Amino acid sequence: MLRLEALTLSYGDRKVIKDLSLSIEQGEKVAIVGASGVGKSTLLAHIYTQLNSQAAYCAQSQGLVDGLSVFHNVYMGALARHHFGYNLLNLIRPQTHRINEVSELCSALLLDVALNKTVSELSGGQRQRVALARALYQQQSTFIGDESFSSLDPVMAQQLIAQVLSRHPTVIMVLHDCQMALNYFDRIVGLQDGEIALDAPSQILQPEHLIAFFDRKVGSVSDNGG
Ligand SMILES: Nc1ncnc2c1ncn2[C@@H]1O[C@H](COP(=O)(O)OP(=O)(O)OP(=O)(O)O)[C@@H](O)[C@H]1O
Repeated sequence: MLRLEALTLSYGDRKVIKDLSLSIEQGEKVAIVGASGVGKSTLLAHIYTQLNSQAAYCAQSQGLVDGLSVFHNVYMGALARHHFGYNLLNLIRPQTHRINEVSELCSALLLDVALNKTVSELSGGQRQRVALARALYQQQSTFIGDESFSSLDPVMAQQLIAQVLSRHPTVIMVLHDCQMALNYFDRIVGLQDGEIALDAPSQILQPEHLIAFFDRKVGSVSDNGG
């Protein structure tokens, strides 16, 4: 499904991803781990450009439209699935079954807010769940997520990850929680200095194998990079 061969990604002269090769098959659940600044988001954004029309992407930046309601932001996930006129109708005067779909999705993500509330009024964790709902509402076979649960408490994060995994055959996700990566994902890819330093089935890994991918200090890559 995805083949990256000797991939190098740079910002200006600075190489962030270096000569990286990675294959991911349909049906895999892959956690990408690594210290802050190591290149996870850069890699994930590139993976999304490769899979584009087959994948839903929940980026770290969220990309919510602050002045619009929860419903409108979530409905945007469906824009590519419907005709322009149908979308316009639903954005102006939403159909009851679309409201029900969005409402059920928000409930499944434990997002208990009025659908007509503007997202600028929401907390960080609520905004994160709106962004997640919008990605799930794309109803793609592959989910690409970049720290989608970073501002949520661990119990809620586990429930949300279960929702993501049950709705997508293939999941590629950056995670900052070692135990969650081991418990929920089949395969762990660990990045260090823009290269793959670990690529193994989670069933053969213990938390101590992952310490290096969660403990390094911010800025360690920039000391070595490009
Ligand atoms: N638009 C950009 N222009 C220049 N440098 C960038 C840009 N985006 C990221 N970088 C740099 O590239 C490196 C990798 O960034 P990236 O966001 O991919 O790391 P990350 O592993 O996802 O980090 P974090 O876990 O903190 O989100 C960092 O040193 C970052 O400062």
